[in-house]
Amino acid sequence: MAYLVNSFSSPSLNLQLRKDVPFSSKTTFLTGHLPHLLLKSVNWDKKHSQNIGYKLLKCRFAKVKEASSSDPYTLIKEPHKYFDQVFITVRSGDGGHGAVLSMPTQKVSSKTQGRNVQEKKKKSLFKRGGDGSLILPIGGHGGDVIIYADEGKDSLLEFHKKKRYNAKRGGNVDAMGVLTSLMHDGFPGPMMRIPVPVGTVVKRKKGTVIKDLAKPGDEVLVARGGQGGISLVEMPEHKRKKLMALTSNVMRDENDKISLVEMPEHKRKKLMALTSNVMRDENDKVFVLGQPGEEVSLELILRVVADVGLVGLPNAGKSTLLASITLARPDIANYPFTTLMPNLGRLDGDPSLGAGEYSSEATLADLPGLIEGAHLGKGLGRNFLRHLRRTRLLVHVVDAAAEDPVKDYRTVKEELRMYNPEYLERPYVVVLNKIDLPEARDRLPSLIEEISMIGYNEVPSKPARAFHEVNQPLPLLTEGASTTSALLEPLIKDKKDRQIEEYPRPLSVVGVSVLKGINIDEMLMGIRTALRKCHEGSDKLMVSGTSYT
Ligand SMILES: Nc1nc2c(ncn2[C@@H]2O[C@H](COP(=O)(O)OP(=O)(O)OP(=O)(O)O)[C@@H](O)[C@H]2O)c(=O)[nH]1
Repeated sequence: MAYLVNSFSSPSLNLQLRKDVPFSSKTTFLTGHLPHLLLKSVNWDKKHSQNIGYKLLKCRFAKVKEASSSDPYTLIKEPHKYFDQVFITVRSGDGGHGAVLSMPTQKVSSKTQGRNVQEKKKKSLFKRGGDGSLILPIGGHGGDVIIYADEGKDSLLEFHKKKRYNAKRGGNVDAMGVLTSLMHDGFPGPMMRIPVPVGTVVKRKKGTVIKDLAKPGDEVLVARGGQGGISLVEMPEHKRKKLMALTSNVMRDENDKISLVEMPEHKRKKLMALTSNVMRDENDKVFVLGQPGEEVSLELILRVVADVGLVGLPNAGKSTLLASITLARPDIANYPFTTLMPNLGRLDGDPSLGAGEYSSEATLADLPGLIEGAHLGKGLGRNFLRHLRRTRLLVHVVDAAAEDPVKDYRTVKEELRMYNPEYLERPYVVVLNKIDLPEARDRLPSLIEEISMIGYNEVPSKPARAFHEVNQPLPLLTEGASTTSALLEPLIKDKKDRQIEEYPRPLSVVGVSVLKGINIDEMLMGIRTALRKCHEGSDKLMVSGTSYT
């Protein structure tokens, strides 16, 4: 596949593309490599393509608007990033219609007369309720719309293609004309069930949360189907008047002074029941029509449900790490933002812990790389930062072969702090990756030492650095600040005002090469130890195994 980019600096780009390359693959390439550019418009230059065997693609790119105000906290809107958030519209089904029926005794056209004789015979077979009233058929209930959490789904991408979901309407009372006992209700519209990934939050558009579908099988009714219409009995004017007059004169109880006509109980009941279904005027027909279904605009937001969140700059090796310790097979490539969706992997329990011991099974989420300004929406950041919300443990993956790994580590911490300072209070371990490369291997001891020192030492627990690289006790935050009050000072300060140093240190720091399989066991031990620690303190931190904040 050949891409010749003539100009990258001008706002209009010319891309020469081989004819046999489908266009969609290019858009992927563009979003993957140039996340800060948006494809504005595309024109195929047919004239050129005839001669050179290439298609000349003229693309106009527009730089994503930087925050228009000088306020650095203004969010930058980059629409192509909303893979994990989507707006959809659902509509429940309308109710089916009832019918206007006539009693069999009524005179009907000669065509139906023969049939009517039989109906007359069946008169006594009319469906009746306990009080003797006629049971008339009703229209079918419109289909409800339900959204449910399905373990088989892992993204909201399909909702970007299909944004409208209509449930079927209820069936009409499939009958006209004369009332018979054979008539039945309209069929109910089938319920529409929409599967979404576990961890999807269903909200009203720009409104309140309807339900957080955090567990498999969780479901919520988002639009109720319309009621089916009722059926009415139609009668000729003179008969109706007679009936109404009769019923108004029927004796109702002992004290009814104005009663004129005396009737046996069963006859009176029958008569009263009948009149309630008798059509009185044109407006009665309104009840015959089924009720319309509801139309609702919804926002679906996917929040990954994982025990462990892998964070780090693009290219640090998060996806490779996930693939090395779980069965997940995320895309791995040597360019930033290979990961556009959070990938999930399952870490098996450690058999050495024994059956009765804490199980170290956990779900790991590889989150797309953070960059500086991610909390404002730069890169792929802001949307993905919220995926950390449900994790219990963070694993910082740092490329130890990068130019300045400590700066990279600080950048990620700073982004987390700016987005939600509580993320820095969450237990975490640091994985210094790529130690198979000489530049990483040589500086590993000093890197471990330096990173271990960033942050304050949790009180009263000892620093939990489980790995062989870290043999010495962690120094205190400030030299000489050995009193408890000095240690507690960061906890007293407002979270927003605290610096990275004023949040807890890592539980462990380990050097690994996830690609070459160096020190993987030590890393796993550190993650499991940290998970166990989270588990021990989970009574106050975790609710039902998923929620942290
Ligand atoms: N030498 C070496 N290369 C590694 C190691 N781990 C990962 N890589 C390479 O680093 C590159 C990036 O790896 P990824 O796993 O895609 O990095 P990522 O952090 O998931 O990147 P994003 O998806 O952009 O967030 C790939 O070319 C990997 O092969 C390692 O231990 N040693």
